[in-house]
Order: sequence, then structure tokens, then C-alpha cells
Amino acid sequence: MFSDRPRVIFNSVSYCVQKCNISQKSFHEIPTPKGDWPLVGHAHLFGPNGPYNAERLSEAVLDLSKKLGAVFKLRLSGTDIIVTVDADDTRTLFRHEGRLPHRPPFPALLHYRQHKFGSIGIVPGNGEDWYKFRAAILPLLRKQIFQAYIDQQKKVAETFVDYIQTNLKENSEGIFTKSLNFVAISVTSPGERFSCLSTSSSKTETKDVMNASIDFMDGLYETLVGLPLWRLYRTQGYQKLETSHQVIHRIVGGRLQDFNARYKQQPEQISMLHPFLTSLFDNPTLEWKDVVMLGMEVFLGGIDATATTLAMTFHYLATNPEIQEQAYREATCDKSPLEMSFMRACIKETLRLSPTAGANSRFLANDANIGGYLIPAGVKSKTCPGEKTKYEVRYVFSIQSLNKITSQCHFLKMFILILYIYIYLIFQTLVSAFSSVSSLNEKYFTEPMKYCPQRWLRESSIAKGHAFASLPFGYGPRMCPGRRLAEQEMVLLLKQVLNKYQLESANSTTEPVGMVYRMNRIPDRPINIYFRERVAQLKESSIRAQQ
Ligand code: HEM
Repeated sequence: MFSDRPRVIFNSVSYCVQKCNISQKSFHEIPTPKGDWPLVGHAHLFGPNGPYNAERLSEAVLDLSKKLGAVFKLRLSGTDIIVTVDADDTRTLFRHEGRLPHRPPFPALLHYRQHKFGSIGIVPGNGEDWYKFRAAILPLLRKQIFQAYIDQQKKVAETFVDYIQTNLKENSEGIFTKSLNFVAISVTSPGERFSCLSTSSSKTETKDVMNASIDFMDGLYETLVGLPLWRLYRTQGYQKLETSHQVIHRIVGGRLQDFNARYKQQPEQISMLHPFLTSLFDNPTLEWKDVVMLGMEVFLGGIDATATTLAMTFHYLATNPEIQEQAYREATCDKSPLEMSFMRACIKETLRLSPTAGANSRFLANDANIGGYLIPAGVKSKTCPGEKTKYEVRYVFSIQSLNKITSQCHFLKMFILILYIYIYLIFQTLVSAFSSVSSLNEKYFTEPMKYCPQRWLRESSIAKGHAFASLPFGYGPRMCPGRRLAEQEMVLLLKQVLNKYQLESANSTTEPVGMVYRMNRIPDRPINIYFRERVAQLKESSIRAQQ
């Protein structure tokens, strides 16, 4: 009669282990650096007297992970940040991001766009507001759409080679230091090339938009880091953001307006040349203000990260002549960008060693086990209309009770409000997976500091590493929508450049180039390259052979 008992007990224990995960440690047990100060949290660690430099956040995270373990907690700007450098945890993070992944917003940009344009675009938004824009930008990832830009991107690459040539003529030492900004994105949005590659006669409009896009990134960064004083008055950073945004919005908006008019006259011709723009024009969910905002996002999204990745790829090829030769051999073949697997591998390897994004961050949609710790959902994404998130419920409750308690005393009201806001903020939990650290870990990549594009080739015997250890374009529903376009553009440019020139580093030191944090991570020094013409070299060597 009792023979089954032990088995039943055993089964229910194992069930309990599975369901409750008793081995899982609590949130409060997550290691954290000493010195979690009231209000400022751990920000002082990155201050003038702190041990770390905010510009070198990835190095700080690496150091802290060595001391505290792969998962640890930082409190910055009132938010608990769970940092992980483990690729399995990164996978868990993305499995718990939900249908509408919630990224930290850019509050100043969001505020400015909401008030000035009534349209927020894709980058600063979250929830259903973000989804509307995301759905509209998705065509960019379709092969049929991004491949429609090949010919126009090829022409831009040719212009770029001419640009190098002009600079070589002007500069007898052959040192090329110009930034690679604005290379090709303008053919996709706003659909017409800006003339910044013609050295002598750049139009005023092009200069304005170039300067504005640099100011925009600076303004965005300045309003993001430090205290949000822009909420009290228009700080310098906020003014920069406003002014540059206005310039880009006016210029991009004007060009889109012209295109839309031409599209109405010649629908077939324009949709063949500009399939992405026409998909926006035809999208019934978008108002004109949304079309301009998206056109602007694509334009701005395409400049910075692509320019840095190209510059760093030039640098790695210049410092690894054998790899450059292999890339050159591929460049001489007549292959489509998708078939140029070695050059694609070079770009992937550049982004593994020098990613422009330091981390991928999300507020979780559901509770998750990250590195053995129970991490509560951060901001619950709304799935049903009218459903309130945990934090909104807390907030509504707070305001109602606050009004009851303090109806007579304004000072008390202010004090309690500030206290509530603080409590509200510290309940947010962000998870940041530092791919810029995991992508350099020998646990995932053999000889991690070596530039070795071969590791990404399908036929290579070198282990590919963990699929979540290097994620330079992010992952999941919020992954970079410009990825395919950017890869295609970079491969086409590399092909043109390598076909004509041999690259040599003109940097005075052989110290590895590091990356510092701005809006995107950028190299910590100018990337100087000698472009040696291959034809000239051939001639020189044949003369030498004849002698
Ligand atoms: C080498 C080039 C590029 C790199 C490394 C890069 C990287 C990234 C990363 C890491 C994200 C965040 C993804 C996430 O949170 O999961 C992102 C988002 C984004 N990127 Fe890129 N990007 C590049 C080029 C481009 C280009 C060419 C465009 C223009 C079409 C673009 C437009 C965007 C936009 C609009 C978002 C926001 C997406 C969203 O929030 O849903 N990017 N990019």
C-alpha cells in the first residue's frame, strides 16, 4: 500500500526544484561594488577621483567582472543595472525581452520630438509607439529592398575612390586622415546624394547637414549622461540637440517632399530606384510627419557606426598585410556583395574586436534567471490596451494617496513627490549584456585579441565561438534595421578601395587602437592610412625587375 510513497515524494521534490528553482539566488545577493551612495549610486566610481573612466566603460566592466564575477549590479541614475559579460546570460536576456522590447529611452530627444513634431520616430520610443515605426522600417531588411541600392552604392564607392585620389594628389605624403562620414546612406534616405565627397565645391546645404549631424550626436550624448538638468532649463547640450535636429529635419524633409512629388508623377521609376522611400510614402499607418522622422532616423543611423566600422576595417587590414592580400584577391573577383564572404568576415571580425555599441540593454518583460540570480521584470510591456504596468500602478496609487494626505501643505507635497519619484526610479531594473567584453573573452574565441576573419568562414576549422558572445547589431525585434544595408555598403566600398590601393598604417604607434564611449564608441585616436596605388606599385616592381 505504501510502496509508491517514496517515489511520489521524490517526484514532488524534483517538481518543486524545477518550478521554484531553489538554487536561484535572490536579487539582493547579486555582487555589487562597494560604495553605493544615496542618490548618486555608483556614479562616483566614474568621477574625477574614482578608479574608472566613463569613456572606458568596457574596460571598467571587465575589471569589475574579474573582481565580482560575470554578473554584478551597478546603480546609476536611479536605475539598478545588472551587468553581465556572459554569453549564456545574453541569450537569456533576449529570451525575456518580450514582444515589444524596452530599451532605455533617450529622454531629451523623446521630449523634444513629442513637443515639437508630435512624432517620436524609432530610436527613442518604446512600446506600441515604437512598434508602429519599427513595422514601417522593416522593409530595409528585405533582400529585394536593400539589394535595389547596389548600383547607387557602387557609384558612391567609386566617388569615394576618386576622393582618395584627389587627396593623394594634394598630399604628397599620401596620408589620408579625413573622416569617412556620409559615405553612402544619403542614397537610401533622403534619396539624393549629398556632395560631401567633392572636396572643392561642397554645397552650403551639405556642409550644414554634416555639421548638424555631428552636433546632433554630441547633443544627444550630452543630454544622456549626467544629471537631466535639461528638464529644468535649456542646457547647452539640449540647445545643440534642438538646433541640429531642426537643420536636419528641414533639409531631409525638403528632399523627401520633392521625392514624393516626383513619385506622384513617375511612380514606377521612383519606386524602382527608391523602394524604401516609396514603401514609407505608401504606408497608410504613417502621417507625413512620421515619414520625415523615419527618413531622418535612417539617415542619422547610417552615418556614425558605419564610418567607424569602415575606418577600423581599413586599420586592421593595413596592419595585417596577409589578410589584406586575401581580401584583395576576393575584391578582384566578380562577385555580388552577399558572395564576398571573406570581406564580410573582415567586417564581422572588426565588429568583434571594436564594436561601436558597448552593450545591449533591455528592461526585461518577464522575471529571468541571469547567472543564477532572480532578476525581476523591469518595465512590463503593455500587451493589452489599458493594462497598466507594475510601475504605473505604483505611480497612480502614489499620486492619489499623495493628494489625500497633503491637500493642505504644498511643501510636504513637494517633498513626498520627490521621495516617490526616487522610489519609483530605483525600482527599475535594466539588464546590460556587455558584448564588447564577452567578444574578447578566450572562453568564447580562440586567440581573442588576434584579427582573424577566417574564424567566421563557413569552411573554417577555427571554432566560431558562442552565438551570443559578439552581437554588434543587437538581436531580436529591436536588432539594427540598417544591418544589411550597412554590410552591403561596406563590402562594396572595400572592394573598390582594395582593387585600387594597398593600405598601410600611417599611425605612429603600434599600440592597439582602443575604443572610447561617445554616442557610439569611436577609436581613441585618428586612424591614419597610406593609400598606395596598386598600378604604381606594379610599375615600380616591373621597372625594378627590368633593371
Ligand atoms: C556598422 C553599422 C551599424 C552598426 C554597428 C549598428 C548597430 C546598431 C545597434 C547595436 C543597434 C541597437 C540594437 C538593439 O538594441 O538590439 C542599432 C539600432 C538601430 N540602427 Fe543601427 N547600426 C549600424 C548601421 C545602421 C544603418 C546603416 C542604419 C540606417 C538604416 C541604422 C539604423 C538603426 C536604427 C533606426 C536603430 C534603432 C532600431 C530600434 O530601436 O528598433 N543602423 N544599430
